[in-house]
Amino acid sequence: MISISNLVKSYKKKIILGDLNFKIPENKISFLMGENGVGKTTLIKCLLNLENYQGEILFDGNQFSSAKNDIYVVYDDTPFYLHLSGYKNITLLLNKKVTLDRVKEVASHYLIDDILKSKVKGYSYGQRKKLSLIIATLSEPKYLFLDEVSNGLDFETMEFLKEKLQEWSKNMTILTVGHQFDFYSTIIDELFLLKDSSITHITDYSKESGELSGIYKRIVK
Ligand SMILES: Nc1ncnc2c1ncn2[C@@H]1O[C@H](COP(=O)(O)OP(=O)(O)OP(=O)(O)O)[C@@H](O)[C@H]1O
Repeated sequence: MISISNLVKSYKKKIILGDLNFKIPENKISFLMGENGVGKTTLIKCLLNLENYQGEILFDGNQFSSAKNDIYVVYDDTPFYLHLSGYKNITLLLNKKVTLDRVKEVASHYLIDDILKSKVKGYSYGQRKKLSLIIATLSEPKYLFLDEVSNGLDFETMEFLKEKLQEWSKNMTILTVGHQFDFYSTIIDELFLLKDSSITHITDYSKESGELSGIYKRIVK
């Protein structure tokens, strides 16, 4: 569980996150929705200790410094070593040792060998997203943050990823943020909504198609 207490984050004098108090439950898929610019990525950056903030964020009772090796994030546009191959990036960015057979087994679900042998600078947006997902899979983190993960993925990969996320969430605490409600609606366990620098935990929703967009229209708009 990730416990967020009295979290306040401002840019210059503008409060983006105002005294947030909530818990991201253990071994579940939590989805955070909200309008463009409301502060979803800012919250992820605070969780990753990439921003200064007031308040406290604890990972199963531990500070970020103790938990950091258990965290992996898939950004909308994850930074890579562009002049190196996909395989080399996997080796450099993975925080643990895995066998080449394991790398190839995981990678084969996302990208073909020829692509992985070529320089990342030639990858499409979706191929870079897939590379990040390969590293996420191999990392097996305890806490996984996904920022707009479905953007740019082809249909087959989205379906594969939905299955994987549900499988991983048996022993992984997952926070997703994004706008493609169709992708998230059937797989999420918990729903949070960020609006006017406050967070609401929405407990009474169903996984029916259209429910997330209905809630969004009702509460956000
Ligand atoms: N480094 C920064 N300096 C100043 N303002 C910033 C900075 N980063 C983000 N902001 C502002 O903070 C607000 C929240 O941005 P954030 O990227 O967290 O929104 P978001 O909810 O993730 O949006 P989107 O759905 O468009 O990705 C925006 O108004 C943005 O302009």
